[in-house]
Amino acid sequence: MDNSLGIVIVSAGKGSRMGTLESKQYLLLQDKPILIHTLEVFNSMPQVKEIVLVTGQDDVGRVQEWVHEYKMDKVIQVIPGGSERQYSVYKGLLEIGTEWVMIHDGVRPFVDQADIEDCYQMALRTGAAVLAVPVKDTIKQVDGSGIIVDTPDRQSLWAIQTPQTFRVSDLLRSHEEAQRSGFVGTDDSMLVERMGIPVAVVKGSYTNIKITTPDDLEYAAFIKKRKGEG
Ligand SMILES: Nc1ccn([C@@H]2O[C@H](COP(=O)(O)OP(=O)(O)OP(=O)(O)O)[C@@H](O)[C@H]2O)c(=O)n1
Ligand SMILES: C[C@](O)(CO)[C@H](O)COP(=O)(O)O
Repeated sequence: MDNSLGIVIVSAGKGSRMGTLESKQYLLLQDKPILIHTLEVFNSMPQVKEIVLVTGQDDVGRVQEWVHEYKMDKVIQVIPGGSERQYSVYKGLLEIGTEWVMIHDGVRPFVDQADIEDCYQMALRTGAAVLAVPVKDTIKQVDGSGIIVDTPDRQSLWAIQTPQTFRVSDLLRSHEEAQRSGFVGTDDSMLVERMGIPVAVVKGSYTNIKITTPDDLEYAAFIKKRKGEG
């Protein structure tokens, strides 16, 4: 059985919600770019065979330099991404040579190695798995005029994170079908779900935040300090 694992880290976004001149994935957290913190988590895991890094068109050169400087020896390719996250993932996926793949956001640097391992093992058992946390708030569905139309049962609601783990063949098929039908989703699981492939949820950690807005930077510094790395 081939359980080899490759990682695609997508880091080609513009960070419009962060609003900084420098793209958020390259902002320094303590002493290193956020993207390097994320890379270090995966690069040091023995289960990981190779990493493909997808960056902005103009950032390939400097990211390649960081990969050497920080000795991220599992990175096999640094390639430019696409205009949507989904297209960036697909470009990365085409470079992966393993049987299994995890897709991870470059701006989720606090993912735990134990949670990554749980997600991987669940995917090996069931075929596909994503990290997630139960939502803590009551979630309302609101219509275009600002009126609440539904309150889904919170017991069934999870906030979905990355990594998301799939067989490479399943994820490729799912992306290609999405492209054919013009479907663009906000995560990879959506594409796999619409192919009728069951995706299991694995409980992760609330600290696996996606750094998105300026207040996340303050929280990120706090998490780093609490981990004893600040
Ligand atoms: N065309 C894109 C868009 C996003 N991403 C990556 O997907 C992850 C999650 O995206 P998000 O947090 O939404 O990042 P941005 O698209 O950069 O942010 P925004 O939506 O605020 O512009 C990030 O690591 C981002 O770099 C990507 O690789 N290619
Ligand atoms: C994939 C993801 O991180 C899961 O939460 C998220 O959907 C990315 O979405 P965004 O709209 O690009 O922030």
